[in-house]
Amino acid sequence: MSGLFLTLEGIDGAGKSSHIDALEVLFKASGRTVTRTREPGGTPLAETLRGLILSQPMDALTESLLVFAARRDHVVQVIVPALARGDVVLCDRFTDATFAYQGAGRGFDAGVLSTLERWVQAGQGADADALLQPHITLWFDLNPEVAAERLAGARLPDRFEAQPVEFFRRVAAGYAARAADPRFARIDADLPRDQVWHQVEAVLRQRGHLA
Ligand SMILES: Nc1ncnc2c1ncn2[C@@H]1O[C@H](COP(=O)(O)OP(=O)(O)O)[C@@H](O)[C@H]1O
Ligand SMILES: Cc1cn([C@H]2C[C@H](O)[C@@H](COP(=O)(O)OP(=O)(O)O)O2)c(=O)[nH]c1=O
Repeated sequence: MSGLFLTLEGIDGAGKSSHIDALEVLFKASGRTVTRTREPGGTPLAETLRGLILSQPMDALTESLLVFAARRDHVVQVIVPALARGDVVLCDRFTDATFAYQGAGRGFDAGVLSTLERWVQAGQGADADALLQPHITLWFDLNPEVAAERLAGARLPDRFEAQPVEFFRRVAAGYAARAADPRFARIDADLPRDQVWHQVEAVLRQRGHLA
């Protein structure tokens, strides 16, 4: 069985994390082995970098280099081996977040991000031209004002969550610009949890990712 690389994306507070447990249960019930992971993070080195990225002030190039450094370790150590075993890889954020947060949010050069993406996600040997990309990206689309209301009081904000709503408007626009890619599945996240989940399950069945 071939591996499935599924990512979850959206602005902070859109409701991604609320559905990861249920996704794991769903895929396991269909007989799949699940590797559940996140970015930045997913390996000891990448989790160390995550702690720095989420807490230390830095310029946008430093931030971009650190998220891609963390990603490289994660891709090599976890994602590629898991896909080779045939696992379902459930990954909370991947490179779309870099284009949305560092690119659209922070205004960093998308051309440089694309170059880093090619270095970090390039295949090996004969597959060198094939970039590792998710098979499906569940994009939780939510108005930034609603997301901010949901987050208020829910948890202590990290360096990104502490940004003003204008930052998240730019990040949301960055996601919307990438959503033309057919691997994106838009989930209307401005609905009660059970209806959000219903959309997630429906899109996985429609696209043939669930038996
Ligand atoms: N559909 C929903 N309606 C209302 N509140 C929600 C919904 N989904 C999640 N929440 C709440 O919103 C907050 C952010 O959700 P979370 O899943 O942590 O978002 P993310 O992982 O995208 O940052 C949490 O307090 C969560 O309980
Ligand atoms: C993967 C990635 C995340 N981020 C940011 C988005 C989030 O604000 C933060 C951590 O993501 P996330 O794991 O969604 O945070 P939480 O566990 O608090 O819900 O990192 C980037 O800025 N660039 C990236 O490439």
